[in-house]
Amino acid sequence: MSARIASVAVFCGSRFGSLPAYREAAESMGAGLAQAGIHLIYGGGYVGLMGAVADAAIEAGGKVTGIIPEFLEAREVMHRGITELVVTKSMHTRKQRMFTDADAFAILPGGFGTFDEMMEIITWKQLQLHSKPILIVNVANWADPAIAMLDAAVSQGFASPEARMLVKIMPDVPSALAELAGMKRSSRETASSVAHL
Ligand SMILES: Nc1ncnc2c1ncn2[C@@H]1O[C@H](COP(=O)(O)O)[C@@H](O)[C@H]1O
Repeated sequence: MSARIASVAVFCGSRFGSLPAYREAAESMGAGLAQAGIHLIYGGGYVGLMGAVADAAIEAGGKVTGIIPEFLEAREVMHRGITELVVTKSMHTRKQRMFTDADAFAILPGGFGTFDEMMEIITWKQLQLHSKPILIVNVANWADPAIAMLDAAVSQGFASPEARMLVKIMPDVPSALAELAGMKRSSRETASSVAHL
C-alpha cells in the first residue's frame, strides 16, 4: 500500500543568488513543507538558500534533518537550530543518506553543487536505482539553462524521451507543494538499490 510523501530532500544553493525571489522561494518551500507535515531533509548548512529553507521550516514548526560532511562543517556553517543534524564522513555518504531518507526531491535555485545533486538524483533514477519523484522548481526561470541541457540530450540522441520524463518541472513553490501533496510514496526502493549507489 502506498502512503503520502512524508519527507522531501531539498537541494539548493549555499548562496542567496542575485534575485530576492530565490530567497522568498526557499522560505516558502520550508514553511510549506512544515505546514504540510512533511519532514525536510537538506544539506545541513546555515548559509544561503540552504539556511533559509531550514529556518523557515523550523519557524513553521516543521521537522528538519540536516546532513553535512565533516569537512564542510565550518565552510557551510553547520546549522545548530534544526531538529536533527547528521555529520557524515564524506560527500558521498552525505548524498547517500539524503537519498535514503527522502521520499521525493525538490530542486530550488542553486549553483554547481545543486547541479551535481540534481544530476545525480536524475541519473540514479534513469538507472532505475529508485523511482522517487524529482521536481525542479523553476523559480523566476532560474533552471531554464539546465532544462535546455536536458532537452538537448534528448534531441541529440543521448537520452531517451522517457528519461526526460523522470523529472517534473514546476513553475513555482506553490505548484511544487501541491504536486507533492498529491503524490504517493514509491515502494520500489530496497536495500539492494542503495547497495548499488
Ligand atoms: N561536487 C559536489 N557534489 C555534491 N554536492 C556538492 C558539490 N559541491 C557542492 N555541493 C553541495 O551542494 C550544495 C549547494 O552547493 P551550491 O554550489 O551552492 O549550489 C552545498 O551543500 C554543497 O556542499
